[in-house]
Amino acid sequence: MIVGVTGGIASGKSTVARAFAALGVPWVDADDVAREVVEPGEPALAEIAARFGGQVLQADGSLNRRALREIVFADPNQRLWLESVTHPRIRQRILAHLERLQRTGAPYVLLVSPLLFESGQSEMVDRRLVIDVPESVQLARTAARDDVDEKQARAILAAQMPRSERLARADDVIDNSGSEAALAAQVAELDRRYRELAENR
Ligand SMILES: CC(C)(COP(=O)(O)OP(=O)(O)OC[C@H]1O[C@@H](n2cnc3c(N)ncnc32)[C@H](O)[C@@H]1O)[C@@H](O)C(=O)NCCC(=O)NCCS
Ligand SMILES: Nc1ncnc2c1ncn2[C@@H]1O[C@H](COP(=O)(O)OP(=O)(O)OP(=O)(O)O)[C@@H](O)[C@H]1O
Repeated sequence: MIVGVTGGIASGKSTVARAFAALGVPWVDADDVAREVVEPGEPALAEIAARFGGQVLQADGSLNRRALREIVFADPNQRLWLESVTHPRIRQRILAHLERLQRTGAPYVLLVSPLLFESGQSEMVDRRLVIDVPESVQLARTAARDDVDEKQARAILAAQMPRSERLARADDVIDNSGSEAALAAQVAELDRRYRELAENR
């Protein structure tokens, strides 16, 4: 059984994944896979460099993520182009990672992705778990963590599915507006349910 875990920027997906991992559940993180497909030597990086030039590369030839972030979240057309180059490759690698994890004998596995619904990855999973927080909490946690200013954080939020739509597509919801302890308790409860569901499949 594959559980898709999603939520907008800084909703708490990685924190949730770590809590499941502590209970023995392995996961694939789409943001990590997205990094793999633009490593030096990868065809996607060559396509990005051909379109945007040296401004999106560091001196060592690796991707300047901050520069590319500033371009794509200021212009939806550039973002759609970047997604057309990266998403098919991300999808292929996610499938390979999931197959590998499913062979480990874990009771179920997680696909953690900010764009589970937006990029069609939800078809790869059996259940959809949404990590839910109000936008104000997302903005505050993004500001506390990243080198992203508020204008850019709002642009990233605007590129993602609205909260209400995400909630409408959820099979399960974790409310992460409280403490990390409250989050861990919700994860433990869901883990019991998922083990039962996986056993009865
Ligand atoms: C634009 C890039 C270079 C910025 O890199 P950076 O290191 O600053 O951010 P990082 O990759 O860690 O992403 C941080 C968060 O931004 C949001 N985000 C990233 N890409 C997108 C997107 N295409 N649409 C909406 N939100 C996005 C997500 O919430 C993500 O968790 C990078 O996000 C990227 O290559 N994006 C395109 C690939 C993609 O869609 N990745 C999302 C997972 S499939
Ligand atoms: N319940 C909580 N209380 C306080 N801080 C939290 C809580 N949950 C997560 N955080 C913090 O909020 C930030 C975002 O959490 P996390 O990295 O897990 O989110 P994410 O959804 O994986 O983010 P992204 O996809 O944008 O990388 C982190 O700094 C994390 O420590």
